[in-house]
Amino acid sequence: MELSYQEKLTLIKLSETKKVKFEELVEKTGLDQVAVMRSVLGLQAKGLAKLHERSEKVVKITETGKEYAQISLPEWRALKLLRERGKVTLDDLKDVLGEDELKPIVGLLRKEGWATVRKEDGKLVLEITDNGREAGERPIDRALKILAEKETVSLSEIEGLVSVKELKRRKIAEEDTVTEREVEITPAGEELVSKGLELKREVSLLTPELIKSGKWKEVEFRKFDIKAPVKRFYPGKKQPYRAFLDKIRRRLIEMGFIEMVSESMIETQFWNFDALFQPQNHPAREWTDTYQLKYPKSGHLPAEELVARVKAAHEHGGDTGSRGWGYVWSPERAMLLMPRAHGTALDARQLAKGVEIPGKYFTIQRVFRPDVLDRTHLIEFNQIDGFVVGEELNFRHLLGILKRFAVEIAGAKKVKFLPDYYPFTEPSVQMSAYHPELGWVEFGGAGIFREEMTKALGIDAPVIAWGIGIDRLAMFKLGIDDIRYLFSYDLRWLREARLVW
Ligand SMILES: N[C@@H](Cc1ccccc1)C(=O)O
Repeated sequence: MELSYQEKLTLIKLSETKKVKFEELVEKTGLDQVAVMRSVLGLQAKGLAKLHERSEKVVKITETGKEYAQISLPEWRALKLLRERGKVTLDDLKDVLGEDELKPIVGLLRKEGWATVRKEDGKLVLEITDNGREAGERPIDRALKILAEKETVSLSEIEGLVSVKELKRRKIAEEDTVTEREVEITPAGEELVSKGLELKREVSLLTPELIKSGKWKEVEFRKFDIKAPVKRFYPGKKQPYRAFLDKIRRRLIEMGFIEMVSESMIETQFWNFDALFQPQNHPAREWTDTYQLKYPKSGHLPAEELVARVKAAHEHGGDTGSRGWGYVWSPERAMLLMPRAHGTALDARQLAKGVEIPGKYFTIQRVFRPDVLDRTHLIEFNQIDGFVVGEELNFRHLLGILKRFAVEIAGAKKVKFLPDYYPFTEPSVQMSAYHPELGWVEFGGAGIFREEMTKALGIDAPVIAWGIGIDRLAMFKLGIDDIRYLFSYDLRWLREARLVW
């Protein structure tokens, strides 16, 4: 039979007394309570010891009770004064009683028959009685003495003197249950001890010292039962969705992408739409598809020269050979502020700032669009946007990159592209990835930025770009079927959500 060091020690100590109170056993072994309890349970499982538990109702003295034991109960303090003076007013009693002791004192003295009460000149006057003069120790005084001495007393002992209800009412004591534990050695346990147990200290922690000194060869290692049930432990961890986004960010950086960051979720229409060659009368620009900021309503436009080029592109195509949209472009309209509706706005900002050619950029953005909330729709969600710029890039590169993306990031097995339309790309595609459980999932759009857009922003090389909604993917990865859970503070979910990747 395999016994741990602690079990052996406990058993040996136990064999000295046969049956012993648990607390005493703890003292004898010199181990801590938890360790002894674990050993006792281990020994019990092996049939070497038996744990007897008995719970008992007890009465415990309170802090107030302790104070009374020192300065005596209020009725005794009052009686002492009465014995000295024969007659006192309620005011006189203030010297010996606390504020909250004053109110019940009249009732108490009367109940004991220690004083009579009457009104004199509108004042309550107490006068001592014969009973009061002769009064001696009552059962309650006796109970208080016992309680003060032992602190915890069995219910039966106290109830012989006074009701617990009375003690509770007077805040002298409280009821409680204590579990009395006794440990007994079994005949099998005794036999094992009589055969002799070798007590060798066990090591539960392998330290660098043990390794360096070579001592690890001599010591005995404590064995752990790795299958034993343990208490669930919930360490602090990143919000699951946040963790998911961070992993994607890491992946992209590993793939050589430069991250584009923004301090604000608020954008001017200029960057959200105009710089992307989205005409100001485009239907997706109406309030049904994006939000608007109420206050402040407008922000600032960037450098005049850039604004002029964007205006020219919209109105007549600028110097691209395109005819543009053919309307009068309004700077006021472009200044309007809105919560960013797509991450592509940051592409425009980056292109205008200047980019490395060739270069790869990405951003993970919270974006906002009006919708009806349900288990698959949110009004705010996250997109990964990105673009690759390079002299030689063409549509085939775009499809290749997107495919790699879907496989690497989404873990998709199959990818499908369908023709689509965006005002800022030509050609444009919509991509779907096949998921074994979700089927075909639409991930987002992509395309080659139109020259009307890139030229106005000062870029002369082809730029291939994409925007992917990642919430649905996150749902799948996190094993949830309600998108709202991505932002839920349901503690159970936050604790148990599976980690992705
Ligand atoms: N911004 C587009 C996606 C997209 C990005 C870049 C190029 C083409 C399309 C959307 O939100 O749907």
